[in-house]
Amino acid sequence: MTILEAIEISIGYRGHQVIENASLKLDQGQFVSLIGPNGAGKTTLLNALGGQLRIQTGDIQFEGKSIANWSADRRARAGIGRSFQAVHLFPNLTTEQNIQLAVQAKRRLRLHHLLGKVDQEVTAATRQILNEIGLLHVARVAAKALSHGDKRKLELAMLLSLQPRVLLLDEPTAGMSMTETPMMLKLIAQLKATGHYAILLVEHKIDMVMQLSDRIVVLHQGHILAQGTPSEVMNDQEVTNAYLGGHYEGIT
Ligand SMILES: Nc1ncnc2c1ncn2[C@@H]1O[C@H](COP(=O)(O)OP(=O)(O)OP(=O)(O)O)[C@@H](O)[C@H]1O
Repeated sequence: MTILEAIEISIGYRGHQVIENASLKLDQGQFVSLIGPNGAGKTTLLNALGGQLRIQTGDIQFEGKSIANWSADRRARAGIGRSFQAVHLFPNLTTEQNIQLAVQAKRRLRLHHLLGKVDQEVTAATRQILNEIGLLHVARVAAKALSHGDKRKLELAMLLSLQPRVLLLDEPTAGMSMTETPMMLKLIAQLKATGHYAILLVEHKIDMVMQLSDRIVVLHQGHILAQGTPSEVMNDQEVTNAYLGGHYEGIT
């Protein structure tokens, strides 16, 4: 079942067209990667899905309903979680407090009538997320003192606190060291394995894309050049000619 869909969308910045007539679908529990060279429009497309940018033409549907006019906040509340390349955290709060805030934000919306019980629930939910994401050992450390890899894990933890159904992940391994990257890859593989999330990943690390994806969408100069299973995309002549230079290892 399709959960999130972009239908022939076009997006531009002050008259400069960046995405033209792009369509893509994300099914419940599916893992789709969006790849393409620098400047192809991947982040722009993610912003359009997350509500950070308005589309000019076309439609965006969540569970079959148009959400093109919904704010980013409303989309997040409905279950579309968006991560960013830049890390968005409260630097002086601890790892645990950052997660608590995200959990509280979600609970207040849903459980405002059970305020007396929220504290305990928030604590329990926060501990569970700390454990799941592998951040228990740094629970009491201020976010600003975390390693870059742990900051990105914390960002993901905060996203999960909002109990999303769709995860839009923008280069989760960007800026990570050689030792941190496999940890993030493992974490994302675990999220996929739960089957709870439809995941759209923007990522330059092609081995990671090949390993995780059910489908790959290739964006080239604002157009969708190809989409299909990893092997279909890698054997697509147009992709090979226009983007891959004959070898998928050529993607950077
Ligand atoms: N805020 C903006 N104002 C004007 N132009 C922008 C803005 N953001 C992006 N662009 C332009 O839109 C095009 C697509 O950029 P975008 O960041 O979506 O590409 P990308 O595929 O995500 O690239 P990268 O892999 O480098 O992150 C580029 O030509 C970029 O210069």
